Amino acid sequence: MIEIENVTKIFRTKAGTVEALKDVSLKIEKGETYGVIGYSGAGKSTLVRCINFLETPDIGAVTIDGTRIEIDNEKLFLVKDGEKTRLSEKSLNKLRSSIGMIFQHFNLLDRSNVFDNIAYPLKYTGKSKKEIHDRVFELLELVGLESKVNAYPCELSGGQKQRVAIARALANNPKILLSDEATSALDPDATESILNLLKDLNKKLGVTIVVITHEMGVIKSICDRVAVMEKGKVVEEGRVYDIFSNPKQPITRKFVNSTSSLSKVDELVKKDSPLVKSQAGESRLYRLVFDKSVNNPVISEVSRKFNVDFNIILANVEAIGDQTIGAMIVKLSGEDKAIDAALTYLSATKVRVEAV
Ligand SMILES: Nc1ncnc2c1ncn2[C@@H]1O[C@H](COP(=O)(O)OP(=O)(O)OP(=O)(O)O)[C@@H](O)[C@H]1O
Repeated sequence: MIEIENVTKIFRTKAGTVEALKDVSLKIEKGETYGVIGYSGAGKSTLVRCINFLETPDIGAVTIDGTRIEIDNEKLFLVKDGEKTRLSEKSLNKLRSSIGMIFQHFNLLDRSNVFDNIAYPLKYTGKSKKEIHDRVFELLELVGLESKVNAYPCELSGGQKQRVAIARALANNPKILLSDEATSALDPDATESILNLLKDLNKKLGVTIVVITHEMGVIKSICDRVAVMEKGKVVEEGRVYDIFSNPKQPITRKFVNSTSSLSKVDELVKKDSPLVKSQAGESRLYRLVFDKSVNNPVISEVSRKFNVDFNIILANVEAIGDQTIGAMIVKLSGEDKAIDAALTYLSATKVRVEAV
């Protein structure tokens, strides 16, 4: 559905140049919800804005639903049947209208009411007044906001404003919806309801959604796959479950830990808490991770088999879709040899064992 190939984007300012995207490539399948996560300045917004050409890459190629655009020196070329021609403004506008976008601060027209905000992108499509009216009400129903049709943005909550923005973004039936930190300005309840709405729309309309966020909770809640960005590059990419169960890059581990109570262990170690100190006969701290490949009750099994006890310091279970990942920080007590044998056995039963 969306393919980004070797895209580089350099911003040139008086203060110098910033390489916001460095040879980025990724592929987003039709109908999936794809997350892009990274800290501030990683290049997330620039990447997503290159999908609808709000930013023009310096070089690379972007394919949207079969339409391939190659970019050379910030000039856009349409590639069709092996032929390369300059992309016309008309074709660019058509391409853009197949992509909706929502933003952190909603970008609504403050002086227009809800109806007019949603009707705005329908104005220049040649639709009659009646068709526009019907479409706006269809969209209001879709986002659950019929009762606010005459309200002005200042009379709406943040969550309601984002619903209006979503309705407006979907007005022309786009195949792709880009969401740039759409829940970052919302409280936890509104965040949950907007994420649920996006999940519903993805299912109901089959719209492909690209979500930019710096919160792993958002990724966990609605995304099928995720790309982790750092300093203009995609450093890790994959299915959300796999990224959670086995993050490879340090930055990905940091993001994964941010949604887990297990990250508290670093604080406890720093504070030299008695909770994390080992007494005589106790092992050091270990992190045990149980993913979907572990089905049996291994802890009690290992405890019995090797005559060791588990002291659980912290534990966490993540639910991702209909699968779970459990993790705990433990100290084992028993004879040294028995502890070693227990840890080896755990690793052999596909529990990930990491010394903290
Ligand atoms: N129009 C611009 N002119 C100059 N530099 C820019 C411009 N837009 C972005 N940048 C720079 O490009 C880099 C990537 O910015 P980008 O906004 O894509 O990051 P981000 O990951 O979305 O961060 P944030 O979450 O803070 O928006 C940053 O160093 C930023 O300062």
